[in-house]
Amino acid sequence: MATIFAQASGRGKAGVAVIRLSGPQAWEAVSALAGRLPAPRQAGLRRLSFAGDYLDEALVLCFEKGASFTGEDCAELQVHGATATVQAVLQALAAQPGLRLAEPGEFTRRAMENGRLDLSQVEGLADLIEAETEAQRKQALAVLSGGVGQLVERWRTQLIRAAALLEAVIDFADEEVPEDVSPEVSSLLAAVQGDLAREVGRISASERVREGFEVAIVGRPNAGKSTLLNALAGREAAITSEVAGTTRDVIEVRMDLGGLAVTLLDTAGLRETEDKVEAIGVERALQRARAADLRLFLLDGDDLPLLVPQPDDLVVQGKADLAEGQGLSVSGKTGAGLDRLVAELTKRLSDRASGAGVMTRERHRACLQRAQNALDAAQVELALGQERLELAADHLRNAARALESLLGRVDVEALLDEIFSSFCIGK
Ligand SMILES: Nc1nc2c(c(=O)[nH]1)N(C=O)[C@@H](CNc1ccc(C(=O)N[C@@H](CCC(=O)O)C(=O)O)cc1)CN2
Ligand SMILES: Nc1nc2c(ncn2[C@@H]2O[C@H](COP(=O)(O)OP(=O)(O)OP(=O)(O)O)[C@@H](O)[C@H]2O)c(=O)[nH]1
Repeated sequence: MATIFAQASGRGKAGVAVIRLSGPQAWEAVSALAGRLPAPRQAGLRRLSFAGDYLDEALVLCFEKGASFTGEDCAELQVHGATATVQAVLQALAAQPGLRLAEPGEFTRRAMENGRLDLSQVEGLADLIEAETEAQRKQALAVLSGGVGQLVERWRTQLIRAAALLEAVIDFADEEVPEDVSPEVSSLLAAVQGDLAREVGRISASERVREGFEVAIVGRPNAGKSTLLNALAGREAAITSEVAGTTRDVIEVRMDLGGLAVTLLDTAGLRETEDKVEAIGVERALQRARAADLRLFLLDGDDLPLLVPQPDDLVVQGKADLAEGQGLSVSGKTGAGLDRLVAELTKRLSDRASGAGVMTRERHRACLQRAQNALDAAQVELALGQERLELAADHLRNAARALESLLGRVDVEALLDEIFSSFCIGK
């Protein structure tokens, strides 16, 4: 097993940078630069030098095999965060025999191979590193902490109990008339089925938290959509003008609304138009607005644009500085009503986000649905009577396997390549 190394901290100038090593020669390689090593898990200040060249004064930290992030012998060099310092130390490490630069996600891959993290935790770690808002951070941490594994363990225990009841009857079927275990097995399965349905129901909210909610501002030309977007974003992201039909392409702004990641969309004003380019803009606006999680209708007068609000959409009177509006009204120009609008928007999105759980992506949905299908099939066999119990037991095994694949215990190689390649180097 090669010993790998990489900068674990972010690229670019910084106060301190962390370079980590993992593998059988991690300690030896650090010792070649730093001399005597501090006791494991204790930081020691050392002069690093290589080939007679003084590289830096650094903190050195060693972790023993079996008690490290990767499970291998690990070491860290906490050096001054100059790009030149990091380069010099990386080059000195690359010159050591048996050492090579880590690939993206390779430390985490080793952690998983050594049983330190399961696949869902690896996904949680990837999400945590990407997290930009409080809700993303909390959700990712719950997954990294093993939330998926806890659920799977509970379900697995129940399925094993159900399988054991079936096996007992299957094995003794010829000797005596066995008692009918079907009702008990069926109710065990029903409990798991209830849990699975609940978790599947949470995925879309978790996905929204993870990827961000899309909120589209829609309205007639000149309603003040771009001005409102800029006011919400706190910067001039979109061009505004008194010319109706100014915005053509969809403009996206990432925001943090009360801890939720939100992509705000400014769209072309909706109207019938002869202008070819504007018409394309209107078509795009309609498409993106329909696909968004929520539409913010900005009215200039009474008439709705070419789109019907959904029950959860926000309908707001614009240019509040010019006219008295009923209900919510806002002025992007003066900022009047902006706080109330943000509060209302945040409330609606938070309501949806509150349904989130630890199942956070399409892969989880697919595994859960396979388990659901298998359990549905098992229930059908149970209902068909004693001679079908063996088939029911088969379906139970399939359900258990589907659940275990949430943790990456089965056929994951292709998946792993995809997941780890999305990591940054040093993780
Ligand atoms: N400097 C530094 N900070 C860091 C990390 C790191 O690798 N280095 N982490 C890395 O991403 C995170 C902390 N995560 C870690 C997870 C496990 C172990 C570890 O050594 N686990 C051993 C021992 C556990 C114990 O002593 O309680 C184990 O699980 O056996 C270390 C860090 C965040 N901060
Ligand atoms: N009085 C007042 N004028 C506003 C307000 N918001 C925007 N305007 C003006 O209305 C005109 C159109 O504003 P925009 O923000 O470009 O409107 P839009 O809805 O993005 O327009 P399109 O891109 O054509 O769809 C500009 O002259 C703005 O200065 C407001 O709250 N109050």
